[in-house]
Amino acid sequence: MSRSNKIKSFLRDLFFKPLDLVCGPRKPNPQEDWDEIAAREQKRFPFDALVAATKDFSPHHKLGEGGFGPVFRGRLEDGRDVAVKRLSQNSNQGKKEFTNEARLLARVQHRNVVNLLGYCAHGSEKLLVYEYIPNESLDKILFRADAGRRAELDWKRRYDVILGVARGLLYLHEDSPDCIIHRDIKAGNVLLDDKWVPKIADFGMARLFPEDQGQVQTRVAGTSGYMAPEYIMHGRLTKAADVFSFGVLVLEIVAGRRNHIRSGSAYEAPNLLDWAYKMYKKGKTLEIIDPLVASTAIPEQAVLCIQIGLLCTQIDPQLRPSMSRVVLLLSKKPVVLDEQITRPGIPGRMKYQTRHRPHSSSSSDSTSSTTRTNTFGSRLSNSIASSSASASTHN
Ligand SMILES: Nc1ncnc2c1ncn2[C@@H]1O[C@H](COP(=O)(O)OP(=O)(O)OP(=O)(O)O)[C@@H](O)[C@H]1O
Repeated sequence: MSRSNKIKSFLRDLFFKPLDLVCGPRKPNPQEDWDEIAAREQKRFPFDALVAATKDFSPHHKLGEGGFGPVFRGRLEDGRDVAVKRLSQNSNQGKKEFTNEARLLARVQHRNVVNLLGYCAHGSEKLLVYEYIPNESLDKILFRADAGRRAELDWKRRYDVILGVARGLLYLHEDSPDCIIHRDIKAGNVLLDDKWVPKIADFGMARLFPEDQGQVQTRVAGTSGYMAPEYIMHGRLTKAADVFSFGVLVLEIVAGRRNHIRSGSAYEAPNLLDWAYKMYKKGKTLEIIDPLVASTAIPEQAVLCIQIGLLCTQIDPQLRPSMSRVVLLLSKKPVVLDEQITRPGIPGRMKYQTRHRPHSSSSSDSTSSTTRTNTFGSRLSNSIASSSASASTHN
């Protein structure tokens, strides 16, 4: 090893050691080149193989289009079905997030997290290759499909989806080689496989989280309706912000409706969290359940999920449970909930500039993206003022 490489290696050890002790053996270097990651992880795909797999990125193979650019379905020579994300050429913002996704997913492997098979860098082309997840995203089925398709997502499947996402998130927070905060947990970022197993996807905005720090101060990014109030107000990012988004997702899955705030429209749907909390306080918790699955729902499970959704969305981040507590609650039977449930936070809403979308997008999410300036509706401030009111747990 040359002298300068020795110095580099010494400095790397010196700076990354503390994080290694807590989170795992190595912290990826933010400056690391795309191709170096691919080579190190032995996950390089030849461009030609991806051209052949997607029939030259044929429009017939296009699955959709996100903030990075189009995603294509393909079949590799060895028979594996893949989804190929192709970074659009004209997005600077996208490039950073794309590399972020590649870097963070490189060593992540869990049944409930979408599996990154590899990368391809070819001239100015950058592509990510994932396992293909055939059953669409959760939001398409839950909010956009017809009643028949929505009912296919019966109670058992919904419960398993909630448990699966909880396990995936627990893995990211506690068990993955690097501690990761996803920052954009939402129904649109949960893909379902042919056995309805949920896979957390879209790591473009995810952040490494040094465990020895209580929080990370960061530029606010995420999706309206899912973002924790303290995060959107102060940019204070902790695992509790993911827990808040998870709680919103749980209530959406149980209720079969979006926690959607239509900013600026004459009609504002009642906020799902407020409504769920009110029903819970009135002892009418079961009325929250999506009528399409009410007949198949196991009442104790449904009540537990609603309680967990409300616990996770409490306005005080300190009162939200950790993902390990959530997984324990969901896995244990019968369960006794010791925690008191307090008033939910109003999920952040913000004015935003969408992440660069080169063509029209297939995503119907109301928001989904980064570079935004935040504004707070008076409802947010009011709710914080009245947040000290707490309620005792009951069914
Ligand atoms: N591994 C995969 N298997 C099957 N379909 C996928 C896979 N990854 C993405 N898709 C589909 O490709 C489309 C685009 O996904 P992508 O993650 O790029 O963007 P998005 O989540 O729709 O939007 P945004 O990037 O703004 O969050 C979506 O319809 C998604 O369901």
